[in-house]
Amino acid sequence: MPQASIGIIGGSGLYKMDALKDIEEVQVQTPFGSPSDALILGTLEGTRVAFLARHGRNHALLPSELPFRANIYAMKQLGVEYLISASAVGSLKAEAKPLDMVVPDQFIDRTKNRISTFFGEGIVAHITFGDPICQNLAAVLTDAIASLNLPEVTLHRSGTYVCMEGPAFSTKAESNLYRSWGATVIGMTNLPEAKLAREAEIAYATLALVTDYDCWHPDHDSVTVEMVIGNLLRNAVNAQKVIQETVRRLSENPPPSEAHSALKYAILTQLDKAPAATKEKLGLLLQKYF
Ligand SMILES: CSC[C@H]1O[C@H](OP(=O)(O)O)[C@H](O)[C@@H]1O
Ligand SMILES: Nc1ncnc2[nH]cnc12
Repeated sequence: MPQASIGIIGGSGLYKMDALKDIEEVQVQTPFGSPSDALILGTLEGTRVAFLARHGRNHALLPSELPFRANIYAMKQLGVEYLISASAVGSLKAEAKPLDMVVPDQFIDRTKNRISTFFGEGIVAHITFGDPICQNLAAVLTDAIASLNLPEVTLHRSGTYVCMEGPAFSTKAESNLYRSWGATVIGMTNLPEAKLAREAEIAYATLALVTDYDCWHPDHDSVTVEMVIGNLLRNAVNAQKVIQETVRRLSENPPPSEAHSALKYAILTQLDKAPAATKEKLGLLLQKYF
């Protein structure tokens, strides 16, 4: 299996990374099925990275259909230690305008139908998740964004991302409820990924690209896919610059991450007495604790 220490998951509008060199397309199989698409390994800033189009390169998977476990497990199989997610989001605050970038530090879970753990079937673990984003990785990401001085883009260094089920966008009552909770942005994908990445001991951070004001803003039309894609395509060039600069900084100075030892005190089951089949299935996550 080829290896890459940095993973990138591209969301709506970001289906490839133009700057990747020496590309290798890898069909990864995992104990949790196939990922959303082939993983694209390539060299960026002298480092091997693994890129995955979250909804597939043809955007054929709904948020509720995403094979989150296979996607994260595939990254683990490739040796990924830092995972950057680029995602389209709606803004729940006037000051976060379309084309802005938010690096969230918190999530609120409004999903209904997602499998967000690798555990079960005889092995129980409870990860610590008070700080769901790796703050050291987020700091590298925010510093990279700030260093680029991108025109028209305001950086928001923190914020709360509401993860809803979808696929329909929110009602105005829901949108205003999330605003009353103080949330900053809304999307449909990043929370299950963040949970699974933590269980897989991969540092995870989100580059949230604002595409719309959802439906709460009296002076803006309610969100449409046309609006989202239009703005995200405008953002895609900037997002790729940010990812490239982040990869450069990470390769030069990979930060420590608490995520890298997230399972140390999380596993309650005595592994020597756990079912062999589950131990084998989770082998890659558990091997250092056997
Ligand atoms: C195309 S609008 C809704 C869609 O966009 C976001 O996707 P991603 O997080 O993968 O960039 C949002 O979560 C929805 O899946
Ligand atoms: N307004 C919105 N709600 C949920 N997901 C989104 N992705 C982009 N804009 C969104």
